[in-house]
Amino acid sequence: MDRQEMTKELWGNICETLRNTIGAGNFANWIEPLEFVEVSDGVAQFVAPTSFYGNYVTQNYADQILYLFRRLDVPAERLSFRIRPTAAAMRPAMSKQAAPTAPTKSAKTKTESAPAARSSYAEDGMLPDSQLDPRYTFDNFVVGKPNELAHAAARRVAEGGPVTFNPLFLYGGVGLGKTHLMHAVAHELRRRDPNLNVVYLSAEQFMYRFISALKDRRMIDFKQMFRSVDVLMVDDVQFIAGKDSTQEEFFHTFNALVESRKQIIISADRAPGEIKDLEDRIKSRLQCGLVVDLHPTDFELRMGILQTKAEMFHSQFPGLEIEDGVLEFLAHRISSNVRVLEGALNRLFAMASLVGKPITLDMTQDCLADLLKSTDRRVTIDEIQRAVAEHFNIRLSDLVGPKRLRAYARPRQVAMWLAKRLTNRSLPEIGRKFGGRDHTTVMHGVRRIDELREADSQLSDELELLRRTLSS
Ligand SMILES: Nc1ncnc2c1ncn2[C@@H]1O[C@H](COP(=O)(O)OP(=O)(O)OP(=O)(O)O)[C@@H](O)[C@H]1O
Repeated sequence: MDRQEMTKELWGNICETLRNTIGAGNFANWIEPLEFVEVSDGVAQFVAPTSFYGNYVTQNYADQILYLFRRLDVPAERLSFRIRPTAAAMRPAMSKQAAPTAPTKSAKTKTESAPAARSSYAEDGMLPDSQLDPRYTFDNFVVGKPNELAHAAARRVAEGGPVTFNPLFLYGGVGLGKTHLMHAVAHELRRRDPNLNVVYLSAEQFMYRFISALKDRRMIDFKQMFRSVDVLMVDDVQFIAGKDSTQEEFFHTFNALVESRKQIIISADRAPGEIKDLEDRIKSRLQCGLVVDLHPTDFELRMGILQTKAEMFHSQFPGLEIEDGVLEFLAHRISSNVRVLEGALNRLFAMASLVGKPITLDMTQDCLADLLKSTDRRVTIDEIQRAVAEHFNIRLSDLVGPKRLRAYARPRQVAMWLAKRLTNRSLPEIGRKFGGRDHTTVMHGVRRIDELREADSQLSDELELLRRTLSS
């Protein structure tokens, strides 16, 4: 085998694995256009269509590629890219038919979809093909109070037709569904009119494209490309804050599109006025249309999302049972964001299918111990006292007061036991919160409950119920 054949085989091997790990769509978009040259002095050398490819692959796939070389005993420490000379320095404006859409966020590639027809710009790396996540549709979006306005606005834009509010500005905390809604709008618009040029990209990608266009002296292409879109969606716009020349270019693109009545959808992690280091003129432009926020999820929405996702899992793993109460438990305990909630459910189903057992509450607590620990809430003694008084139907003043009647003494001991278990207060501190009792009284109460719960399963259930209510 000569050197050229060996090189080809080596890269062929790596490509096979890469295609499986990064998915066919990403592979076709980013790896296939590269030409592998050789590894020399620890540097794996490639020829790429544009510098943008080189930057993107370095950022997103370098670790995997280098690992695969090393696994084949080829010591590679870094990647380097030479740019393939292009025949045409400038291209004609992109036709609508061939218009590519929506690359996914570089930082959080979600799933791949098959690449569509490419334009000359796409081939040159100006705007890679659509990788809209096929799961992010309106059908899969669960609507509840916290997101109903954002959902309604997105639906309205997805109907197409004359632009009524421009831009639509969606904002909210991490993992609350901004990207999902934007992809859903893009899917719907394309379903209604496949020729519509819908472009979705993250603000970070906008910046990379802008920088490589500057470097490659292709600003005319860049401007033409962005001004020829019908709908532009820019995700996580807070990213361009403080990046002056990118902001400037974004501002011009934005104005040109608004002037020609093209729809723009922007997302950010906070309201336009609250994005630091964003020019005032951009802030005010962003506020010109409709600004809607996605509020943190509430219990009902989390339950809705969990039920929808659990049904999807059920269709994939029909044999898997999920015990009553597990979804409620998750919806109570994981309130940070939907991505974490989804991750928890994925983990549970993966574990259950591995061991071939139903998903029980015990399994959930074991399997998600790390996650649940980090979401553990700090409970206060006041909250404990209120919950216990309510549970035993006695007055708060009787719970902490001096009366020694059994009807008060037992709930008091229960509350002390919970205070010891759920807070990190010392026994004297707990005593003080119970009408200034001595720490030995608290210790006695805690011990008494420990003894009783061994023998009394009803009490044990009551304690568990109270513990769960207080931790949620
Ligand atoms: N209402 C919902 N119904 C169904 N799935 C949802 C909902 N909200 C969020 N998700 C899911 O949660 C995950 C995170 O959502 P998404 O990526 O859209 O959040 P984001 O607001 O863009 O977050 P980031 O701030 O990180 O960009 C996705 O898998 C999405 O499908």
